[in-house]
Order: sequence, then structure tokens, then C-alpha cells
Amino acid sequence: MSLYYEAADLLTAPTNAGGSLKSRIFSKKDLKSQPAQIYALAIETCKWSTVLKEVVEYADLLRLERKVTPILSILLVHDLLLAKRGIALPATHGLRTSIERHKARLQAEFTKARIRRKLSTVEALKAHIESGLENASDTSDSPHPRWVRINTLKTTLEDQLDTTFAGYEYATTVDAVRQRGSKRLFIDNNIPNLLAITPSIDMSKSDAYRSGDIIFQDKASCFPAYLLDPLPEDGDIVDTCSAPGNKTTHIAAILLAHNSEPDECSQSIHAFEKNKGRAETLEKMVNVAGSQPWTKLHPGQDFLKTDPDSPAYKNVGALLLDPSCSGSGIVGRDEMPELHLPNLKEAAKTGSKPPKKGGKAAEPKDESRKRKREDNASSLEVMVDDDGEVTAVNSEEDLRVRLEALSKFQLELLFHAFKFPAARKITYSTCSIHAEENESVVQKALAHPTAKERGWRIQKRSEQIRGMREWPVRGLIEACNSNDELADACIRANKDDEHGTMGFFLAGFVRDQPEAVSLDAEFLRDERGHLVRDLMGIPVRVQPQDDSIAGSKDNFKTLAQYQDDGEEEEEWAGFEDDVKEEVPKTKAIKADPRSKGQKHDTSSTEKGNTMKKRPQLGIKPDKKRRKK
Ligand SMILES: C[S@@+](CC[C@H](N)C(=O)[O-])C[C@H]1O[C@@H](n2cnc3c(N)ncnc32)[C@H](O)[C@@H]1O
Repeated sequence: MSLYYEAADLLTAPTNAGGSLKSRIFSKKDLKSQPAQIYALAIETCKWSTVLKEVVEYADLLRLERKVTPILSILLVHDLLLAKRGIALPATHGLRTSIERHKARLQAEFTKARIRRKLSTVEALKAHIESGLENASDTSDSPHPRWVRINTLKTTLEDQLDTTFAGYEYATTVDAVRQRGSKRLFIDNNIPNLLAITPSIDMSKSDAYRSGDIIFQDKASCFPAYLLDPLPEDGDIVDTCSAPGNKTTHIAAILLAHNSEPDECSQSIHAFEKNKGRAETLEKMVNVAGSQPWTKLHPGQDFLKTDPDSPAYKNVGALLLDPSCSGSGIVGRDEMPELHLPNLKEAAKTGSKPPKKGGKAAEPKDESRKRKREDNASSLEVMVDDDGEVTAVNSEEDLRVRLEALSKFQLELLFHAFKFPAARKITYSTCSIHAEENESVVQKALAHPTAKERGWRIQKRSEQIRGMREWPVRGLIEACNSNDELADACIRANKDDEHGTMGFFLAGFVRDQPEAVSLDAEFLRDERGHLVRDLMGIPVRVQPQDDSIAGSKDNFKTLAQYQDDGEEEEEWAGFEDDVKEEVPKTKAIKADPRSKGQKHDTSSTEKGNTMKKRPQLGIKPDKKRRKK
């Protein structure tokens, strides 16, 4: 019984009591229930409170059950509808029976709440709540700026500045937009098409947000797709862990920015999402953002179970890995959560009074509670990872064990990504501040035989796209065993510094040749795949710089291309008339199993050139994309 009363007390403590929910729970010495249990119930109920409020109000529960206070009603209804074991009270307990006798009605209202949100399953509703979309109207006074990505699949930066953001004052620093009461915007210097706006302005009801013209996405969360920078020659892209889809839709926007005509973009994004409920959210986001023509969804599919050698992935040249992590970089985790309580109006009319025990006589009316944030540096007690999983972490050892489990999974994901035969770019990111999930994973991955065999290496800072090269916050040198170059290659973002981002980590992996390009690729082949041999019967090497040799490159393919066509190398069967001593005029046709008949300039496949050839995103707004 104490669980619900204790959770109710902690959630309804005066806002000036200070401290985060975590610190309030774990600093209380006289609790009868397990602190982690109270925390899990309280945090989950807050997350669900907009839905629970509706359910309680529409079921008229407060009028029918006068002993139940608003806060107790949503805690109990939460467990009735969402906890595996239901309400944690004896079956005959008065509080439990007062809720359970309305079970059918409450469940019906819960279903209606889901349908009102146009979600087809409870799983999808859960994913919707986890994604934070339900509280998009949060108007908290947090000084963290609101980052807004302009979705260039649907609109342009210029158009948005002229319409949605008309009347905003332009700030020259991100700091200036944080000022409460202002109406300012800052155009980001690192990421194209990204703005920071004053956080107290609620954009969630704007047409631009509803139509997918703008997407709320923290600056640091925009780093991975921008660093990956999928170019036409990169072929297909895999987003290994996609929901809710911020990075998937960002990849699509960049892909299209590199193509002058959207119709000509033959590249696809394979978006994997293991959790079916989250996959529904992903699908919604992809549709709203208008990236569906280029996105192949793999709902409910575990990326680790894909076969990298499957023909379906033979053109995959780039992968984005943004796996589940501790979520320790997420801003606002330590604050008091927002709580929506059911309206007391009806109950008040009929004269009902909340009981003294466990409840507060003066419950707030139909409004959200906002609490001030207090520094909570010492609380390690509970970890809520970015999938919403709550883990009790009462000691350094607990934390170590949790981080070890997470990093094992993260490494496994990287090893799997390394196996895609045509891949030559990978980004690895987390919203964790812990080196165990970041620099340590990178080092272990690089040291692993799979990485070495397949030629994967870290993408150096000097090789990174401009905005990332110029970003000042880099990896932790001490976590990189004093390897300056590696630390400099790693990208970090801090959650409490002047840049106004969440805590984040990112590293790029590259290899100069896809695996399929073996030494054999250096030898010429005719159109049937046979090695071209000289008079002595020795295979003719490709002479990349020799322009004097006549011949058409179209007559020749490399081994990798023939393997790609499903043809096998044959024994030499003599000269072919039409290819006798002919060698291509151009440099070697580098095996590029990624090209899908799209315009392909072989010279631009060389890594060193890609940065120079890249369009200057962000300097000019992209032109309007045709909506399919
Ligand atoms: C950090 S979130 C991804 C956020 C997403 N990239 C974005 O920016 O919107 C991690 C996601 O990976 C999913 N996931 C975890 N393991 C997976 C796996 N083995 N295969 C596919 N998805 C996985 C989780 O369900 C979760 O939705």
C-alpha cells in the first residue's frame, strides 16, 4: 500500500522543495517501499500522465470514487492498464477494488485515447509515449534551446525563415536564444538547415511542425547523418537502429540534397527497427517527413540478424549506427518530470474531498506541474536508458555491469556493420556521456580482427565534412589511451556547455576500398569476365595513369563486378578477337558493386575527392523537393 502513497507524496511535494525526482526519492531515508520501484512507478506515470488524465476524466472516476485523489487515480490506473502484474495491492484492498470495479470502462477509455492518437496497437502507443511526442507541447523554462531541423525534403530554410519564423529576431550566438520571453532564432554554423529557437516558444501546434516541414532534433543528434554524408556513389544506406526516425529522415534529406532531381535518386535507405511499436512511430515519422520514397522500412527486424552478404544489401555503401545506450547525455533526465493530473472540477461540484492520507488537499487543476531543476551530480541510483528501460543502479558496480552489457551489444552491432561487403563508411553514435560506450567501443572495434581484415579505420578529423571538422568538442584523450589522433577523430557534445546541445558521442569509420575490390581488380577482364592476357599469357594489369592506351572502358570489368553479376572466373581460353591487347583508355574501373545504373563518375569514388565535390549545403537553401 505504501508504494502508491509514497509515490503520490513524492510527486506532489511542493515545487520549491527542490531536487530532481531521483534525488528526492533516493535521499529519503524513511521510505517503506523500494526506492527503485517508487521511481519506476512515478516516472512511468508521469510519462503516461496525459493519456491517464484523459482516461480518468472520461471514465468519470474521480466523481464515482471519492476517496481516490487525482494523483492516486493516475498511479493506480497506470498499474491497472500498463503494469504486467496490475495494481500491487492485495485483491481486497479498498484502493484496488475502487479502481478495478471500473476496469471495463477504464480499458475502453484507454482504447479510445489510443484511437484518438491514430495508433493501431498498444505497442504503438507505448512507442509514441517513449518517443516523447506526447509531451511535445512542453513549455518548460529550461534554458536548453529548442533545436529545429528544416526538412529540406519538403521545404527550404529560406521559405521557413520567411513564413514560420517571420518576426523572429536573429541571434548571433546560441546563448542569446535561451533568454526567457525572447523570440529569437540562431542559424547554426555547423549543421546545414538547423536553427535554435527560444525554448519557451511552443512550435508543436504550428503548421510547419504538423506537416513535417520542421523537425525537432537536437543539434548533436544531427551530427551522425551529416558526418555520414551519403553521396550518390555510396549506393544504399543502412540505418541500423532507426526509431523514432530523426536520423533516418535526415539521411534522406541529405541524399536528396546531393541529387539534382529527386526522381533520379535510385538510392534506398534500409531502416531497421527491432521493436514493433517503435517501428510504427518510425513509419509515421518517415511519412510525415516525406522520406518514404527512399526508405525501405524493416519493422520489427533485428539488424544483427541480417545477412550482410544478401543480394539485397550488395549496394550498401554506408551505415549509420545509433544503438540503444544509457541515455546519460539526454537533457532533462534529471529534472522533475511533467505531470498531468485529472481535472477535479466534476468531483468538486459533487462535494467530494480527497482524503488526507497520501494526497494533497489542494491538487492543481488542469495544468502541468513544472519543477525547478537542481543539480544532481551525485545521483547514480537509477538509469533510464534511451529506450525507456529503468535500471536500478545503486553502486559503481551496478553502473559498471550495465555499461558493460550495453557496450557489448554496441560492439556487436559495429562488428556486424563491418561485414557489409560494399560498405566504406560507418558512423557510430550514442547519447551517452560514458567513455565505456564511446571511445572504448571505438578502440575495441578498431582492434578487432574483423576490422583489420576488412580494412576499417577511424575517419580522421581532417577527413571529416567541414562542420564536423570545425566542431571543437572532441573525444576524451584519457579514454583514448593518450592517442591524440584518435581523440581528435572522435566527436563529442556536452550537455551543459555553451553550445546548447545534449551529451553525445560520434565517430566515423572508413575504409579506402570496399572488400570486394581484391588484388584481382587490378587485372583487366573482357566483357565475359575473362582475364585479358598478353602474348606470354600473363594477365594484363590495369594501368591507371596510362592515357595512351586505346580502348573503351565499357569493354572491361573487374572481378568484383563479375562476382556481382554472379559469373565465375574461368580458365584462360585464348584471346578473344574483339579484345585482343586492348586495355581501357581510362583508369581502372574500380569495382563498385554499389552503382545501380545511376550516373557514376568513377573518379569521384576516391575518398580524397569527395569533400571537395560536395555541394555547399547550408550556404544556399536546397531547392524545393517534389512531393511524391
Ligand atoms: C537510440 S534509439 C535510435 C534513435 C534513432 N536513430 C533516431 O535518431 O531517431 C535505438 C533504437 O534501436 C532499436 N534497436 C535496438 N537494438 C536493435 C537491433 N538489434 N536491431 C534493430 N533495432 C534495434 C531500439 O528499439 C531503439 O528504437
